Amino acid sequence: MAAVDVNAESLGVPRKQLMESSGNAVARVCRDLAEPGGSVAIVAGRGNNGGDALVAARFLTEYDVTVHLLGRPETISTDIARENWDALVACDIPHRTVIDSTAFDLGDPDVVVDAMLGTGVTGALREPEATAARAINDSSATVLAVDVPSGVDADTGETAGVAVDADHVVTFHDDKPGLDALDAAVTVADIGIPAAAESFTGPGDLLALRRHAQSHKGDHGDVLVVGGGPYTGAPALAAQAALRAGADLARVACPDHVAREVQGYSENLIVSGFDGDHLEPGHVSDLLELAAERDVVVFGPGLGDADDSLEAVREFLESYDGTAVVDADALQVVPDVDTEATLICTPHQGELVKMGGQTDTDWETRRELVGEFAAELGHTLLVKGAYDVISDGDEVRVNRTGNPGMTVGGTGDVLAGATGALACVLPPLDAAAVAAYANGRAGDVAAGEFGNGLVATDLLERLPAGLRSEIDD
Ligand SMILES: NC(=O)C1=CN([C@@H]2O[C@H](COP(=O)(O)OP(=O)(O)OC[C@H]3O[C@@H](n4cnc5c(N)ncnc54)[C@H](O)[C@@H]3O)[C@@H](O)[C@H]2O)[C@H](O)CC1
Ligand SMILES: [K+]
Repeated sequence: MAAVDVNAESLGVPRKQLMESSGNAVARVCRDLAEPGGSVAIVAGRGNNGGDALVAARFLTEYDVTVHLLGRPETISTDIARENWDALVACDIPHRTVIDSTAFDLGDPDVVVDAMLGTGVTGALREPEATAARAINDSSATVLAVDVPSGVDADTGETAGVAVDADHVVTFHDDKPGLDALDAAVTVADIGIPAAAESFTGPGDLLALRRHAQSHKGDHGDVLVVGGGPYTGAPALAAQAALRAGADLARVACPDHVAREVQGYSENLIVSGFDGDHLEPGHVSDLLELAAERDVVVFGPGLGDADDSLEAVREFLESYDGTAVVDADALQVVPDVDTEATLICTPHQGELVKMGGQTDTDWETRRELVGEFAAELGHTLLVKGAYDVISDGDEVRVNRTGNPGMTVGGTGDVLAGATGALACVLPPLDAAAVAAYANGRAGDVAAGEFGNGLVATDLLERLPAGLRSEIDD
């Protein structure tokens, strides 16, 4: 939800507007539960769940409303909830602050609105929420929970300790799996989150990176790029892109005669040469050993399409069960290779058709076609285009960043390398969606400076900025 909220904000639908819609939805459901003039006790927490109910208090003018804020106003944890508290006080809506659980007195209301905690709950309810939850459960009031009954995990339905036993729940935007097992009546309220906030990539998708960075310090991935042969720049671009997208290490396995050239592109790369002038089946066992200690393999940049090179890719994938990004000529091997590997394929539309997929000029049709083909392949697809279409066969995402200047050679190698780095820390679909988003943003910045004269290396040093989200979650 945090990612969707941030995407909605970047599309011009700010969180405070979503909160206003949530509060309005709470008021609408509350009106079904009490006669006008009835008494409504709103028990509000210090987060946005509480914020929703502080908005609802402004709507319920035909009721005898009292708001109980659990904690001092200065401990309200978000600005939009605090602003709604300040508005409620300025409007002289009856309210009190519960400093500790002994001061909690619910009264004898017809309806209690449980807005202590929603999707932000962590662990068992602390005080005064726990005492308040027991008082709510002991009351004879009809209980309406906001988004999720406080203490219930929205995803699993589990409760770590005491939880509010709600008669009704009004949840926002989409049903929450954790609500299915409850015997409460659930209303799913549309709060005006645009479908675009979920279907298009946006800054919200970058939050997953931040969450990962905190969890695994220093473990940001070791990427092996297997490529080179007819072309030497491609593997170097992909490997440098992996570093720029946050990988700790980037290695290139390429034919001996290009190893020096590839190393020449950047001393940041670790280059392992193999004999001959292109990849052959005889190299596969060494490659499997090299790949075994890596997090992700990026296959294809500059590999060329010699039959024995493609045979080598096929044999590698038949034995490899890790994660691999497959790009360029190696893509044609994927449709009929039997592999345990988790693949992220990054075709442009011509390569997609060569793989047996279909494309269309209309991006919404492409969404369907790519989703179906990804499901058929059993792998994640990132189909490049004016709108990139990304799918793992279940979900489909669309990326709108990027520009025509990026048709210059090499940008696909940069994207493949960035995807490889992100696949070290994110699930395949997210890795591909974030890579497409960041690569396109880097290309947009480069186009701002070089127009259609931008070249692939311009993307490299602009990738880190493409991965930074200005909007906080
Ligand atoms: N897109 C949407 O669906 C929108 C949902 N809205 C509402 O926002 C809440 C989530 O708000 P958030 O601030 O992230 O978290 P909570 O308010 O649920 O709780 C955080 C709050 O609670 C304290 N806390 C956490 N765990 C405990 C505990 N075990 N005991 C006591 N206190 C706890 C924590 O310190 C914070 O102060 C969502 O549910 C919706 O209701 C948005 O309003 C609009 C968009
Ligand atoms: K709640």
